[in-house]
Amino acid sequence: MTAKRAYVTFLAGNGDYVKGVVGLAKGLRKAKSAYPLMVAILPDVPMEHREILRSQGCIVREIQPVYPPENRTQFAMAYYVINYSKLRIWEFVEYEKMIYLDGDIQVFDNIDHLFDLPKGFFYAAMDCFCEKTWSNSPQYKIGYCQQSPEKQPWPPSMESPPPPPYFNAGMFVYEPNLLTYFDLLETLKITPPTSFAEQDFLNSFFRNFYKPISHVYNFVLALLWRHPEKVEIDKLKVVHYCAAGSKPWRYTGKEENMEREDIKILVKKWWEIYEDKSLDYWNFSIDEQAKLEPLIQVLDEEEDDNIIKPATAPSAA
Ligand SMILES: O=c1ccn([C@@H]2O[C@H](COP(=O)(O)OP(=O)(O)O)[C@@H](O)[C@H]2O)c(=O)[nH]1
Ligand SMILES: OC[C@H]1O[C@H](O[C@@H]2[C@@H](O)[C@H](O)[C@@H](O)[C@H](O)[C@@H]2O)[C@H](O)[C@@H](O)[C@H]1O
Ligand SMILES: [Mn+2]
Repeated sequence: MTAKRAYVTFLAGNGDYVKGVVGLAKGLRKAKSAYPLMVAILPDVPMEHREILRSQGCIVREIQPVYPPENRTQFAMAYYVINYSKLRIWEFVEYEKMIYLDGDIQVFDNIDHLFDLPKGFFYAAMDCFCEKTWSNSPQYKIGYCQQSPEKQPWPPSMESPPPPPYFNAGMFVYEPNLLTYFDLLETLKITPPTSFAEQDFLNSFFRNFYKPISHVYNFVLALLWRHPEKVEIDKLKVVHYCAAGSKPWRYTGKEENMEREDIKILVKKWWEIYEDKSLDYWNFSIDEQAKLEPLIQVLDEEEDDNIIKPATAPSAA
């Protein structure tokens, strides 16, 4: 039985993130991914949005919210509290391996090969600590970032060692598993929430299984201005529009760094896919069928006469 694989994203609320998910579905189609996109939705996603996603070929699966223990933590963004619901994707055990992608991510190149990474590990790209969203962290106060530790080494005088590699939770390759799922939920109950919510929690939970993969698989936009020496924009396979003001579907260009030419190019690339009607599921499948027609005819002509097509097979005796 071939192992089942799928991409999965998360959608909450009745706002405009649904546009991000439609763009992602079309981007995966354009990249000729062989696997479907599942959308794990909270109950507050309206029926109209669910229909839009189904019409774009998505598998829509309702999940129940997951809340962190009672806390007075100030999340880096207040809405991060809903992101703990992402933990539900570990219960999709009909799939052997899944790749999670935030709804504000676009896939510009085929990344299906990531499904073949060795089992038993958690793969994700490293985050960047240089944005002010990290201003409460010790690494930000020191000016240390794992992306370029040589720029500002971790001072030996610090009691604690430098933080271990820390991933951005907007994209990761993982294996759904019920034991892991229950362990996640039980561990969450005794884990005080911190500013990056489920991202911090997942980094802690998978710290012994995490294997960094290249940032081309989850390009956090801040690298453009924080670590430009590491960036080759035409090599990026997956772009994560997480910088403040960079969500393409609500881009105004007014926020800090948003007037940059490279940002404008990446936002335009997102819109080109989002507005490409040939990538809409109902058009794409017809076009694909049209392309397949001649091939099917050739196959028919070449077909070995001994093969009995099911349609003409003698009815079972
Ligand atoms: O109102 C919201 C906020 C977030 N999300 C989902 O939660 C993910 C994580 O939030 P976001 O990407 O905004 O966090 P960031 O990566 O910008 O920190 C989004 O990509 C969406 O998939 C959503 O569906 N509705
Ligand atoms: O709920 C916590 C979120 O934390 C992460 O976003 C952050 C992180 O990337 C920082 O490094 C950036 O500075 C910041 O802009 C950005 O929002 C994930 O992208 C998102 O999926 C989700 O896990
Ligand atoms: Mn995101």
